[in-house]
Amino acid sequence: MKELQHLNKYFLKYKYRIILGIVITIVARIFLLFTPRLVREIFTVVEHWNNNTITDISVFKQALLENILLIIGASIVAGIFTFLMRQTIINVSRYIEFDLKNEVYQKYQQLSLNFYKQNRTGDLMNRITEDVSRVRMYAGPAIMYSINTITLFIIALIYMFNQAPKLTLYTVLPLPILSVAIYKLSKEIHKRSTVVQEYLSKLSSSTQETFSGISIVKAYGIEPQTAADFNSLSEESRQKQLDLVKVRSFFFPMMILLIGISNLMVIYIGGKQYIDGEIESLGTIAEFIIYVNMLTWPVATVGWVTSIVQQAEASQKRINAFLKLTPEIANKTQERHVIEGNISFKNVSFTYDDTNIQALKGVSFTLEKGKTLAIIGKTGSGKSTILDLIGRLYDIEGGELLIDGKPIDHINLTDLRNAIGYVPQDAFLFSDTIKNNIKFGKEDATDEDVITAAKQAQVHKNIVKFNKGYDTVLGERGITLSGGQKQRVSIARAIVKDPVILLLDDSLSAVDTETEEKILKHLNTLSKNKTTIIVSHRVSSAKNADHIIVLDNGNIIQSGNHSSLVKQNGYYKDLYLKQLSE
Ligand SMILES: Nc1ncnc2c1ncn2[C@@H]1O[C@H](COP(=O)(O)OP(=O)(O)OP(=O)(O)O)[C@@H](O)[C@H]1O
Repeated sequence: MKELQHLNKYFLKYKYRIILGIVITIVARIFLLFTPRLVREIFTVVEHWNNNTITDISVFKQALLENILLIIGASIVAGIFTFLMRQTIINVSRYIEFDLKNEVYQKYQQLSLNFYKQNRTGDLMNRITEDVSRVRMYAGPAIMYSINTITLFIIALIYMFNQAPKLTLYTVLPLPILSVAIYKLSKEIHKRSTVVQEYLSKLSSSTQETFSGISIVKAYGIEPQTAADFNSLSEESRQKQLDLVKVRSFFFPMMILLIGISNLMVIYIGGKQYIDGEIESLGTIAEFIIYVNMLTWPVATVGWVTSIVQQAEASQKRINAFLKLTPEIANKTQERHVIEGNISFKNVSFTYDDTNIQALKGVSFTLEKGKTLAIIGKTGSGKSTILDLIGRLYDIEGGELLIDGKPIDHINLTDLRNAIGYVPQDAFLFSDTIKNNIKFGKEDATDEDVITAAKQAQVHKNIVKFNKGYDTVLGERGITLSGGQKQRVSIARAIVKDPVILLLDDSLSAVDTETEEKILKHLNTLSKNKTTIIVSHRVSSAKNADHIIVLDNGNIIQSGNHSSLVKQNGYYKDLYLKQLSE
């Protein structure tokens, strides 16, 4: 229960609803427990009629009618309160589920990229869905059934002991056996359903992957192979489902068996006691049979609840493991900063933790606000890493990275990120309209702003050709757009933000040189007062930059501007001549 203490703050938050729920549960049980006693009353009235203690038929009828009406009344009240019981306690569990999901989600958002590399997406999804659902079962049903069982048991036992103590002992004897049996069964069911869940997620992730890569699957004609893989996986999944169904099928027969045994004991022991004159009325036997049936389900839930609590504890442990993590990239200052856009790298080095690859080895350059830097270099030379460090997606390992003369980690992280417009290498678009994808850069952008940005990114003409124009909904990862269109929508998203620092990571690679030229021309005007960094493999993207650096294996091997670099022998000149001839 140590891990579940995390939920105490939520219980405190909803304490009034919970207290109300407990009171309602108790009231519901009290009314429910009127029935057995009223049934006994009816039996007694009938017995009195039989042995002529009551002789007047109207008195007899009156007594029967009163008891029947009381049973109906008590059942209606119990029903209403049972409805309210679920409406309060189960609702609280839904509120807690909602809060916990948000808490985990907020945490995910704070954690750095390294965290995402170390944990599989499926695992992250599972903790926020499956695990939170299991914890909800503890926060709602487990608590509700526990209060239910305790109330019902205490009140019923008091009534039963008052009525027939010996019979009570015999009646409740099989109940703990039922509880233990249900506990064991619930554990087995849980074990098997976890396996079923694993298979279901394997099935869905494999299907998802196949459909995402459907063009490759079709192009290589490997449909039979993927179908066979799917078939064998679903075959295994089916077997696991059947294993689960088998244990589940035991649940109700076992309940019925144990209820039957308890009923028989009541009838046998109660009957003997009646014959021996130890109990006065047959009504007591009828009353006890109703008690047994009423108590069986709550007793069974003791086992079930125990297993729910154990599962919730395990799930909360997994959730807590993430909640306890401190983000590697922390905002160290609450002081607000107006970023001007001066960037300075002084002997910066950086190694990726997971691969141990040293991506930057003492890189130094200075970029004044409003100026443009182009970074050229072979693939894997560290170009994107420089941009990631400016966005503080990672912290540098050695040297100094200064923004407006201040170490980057002394700058308010929100202000830094708000000042940056980043166009990544792999243009990621959300499954939303084109307009919203562009507005993502600036929530309060007007339609006009969106159109202007799209025009500057040379994608407006393409967008208006779609039937729904800017309201065209993009599929998963924007599949309805071509690579170049996606890149340009992504550029429009950065333009609309009107950032102080604009970072373009090879974001013109999929557009033709003519369109590239147009976009760069617009960017030139737009970036007059913006600090711009353009990462590219093309000299055409770099040639107008104020400063150009050439990276190789994490080192700057050349720097200058276009005219000085084409005069030097080296990578830049070779690339220039090669691309010129192309
Ligand atoms: N997230 C990462 N985790 C681990 N290693 C990484 C990661 N990103 C890049 N690397 C490694 O760091 C080195 C530099 O990568 P980087 O992406 O900065 O190169 P790049 O010059 O931008 O390459 P490209 O032109 O192909 O985009 C490469 O060897 C790469 O394998």
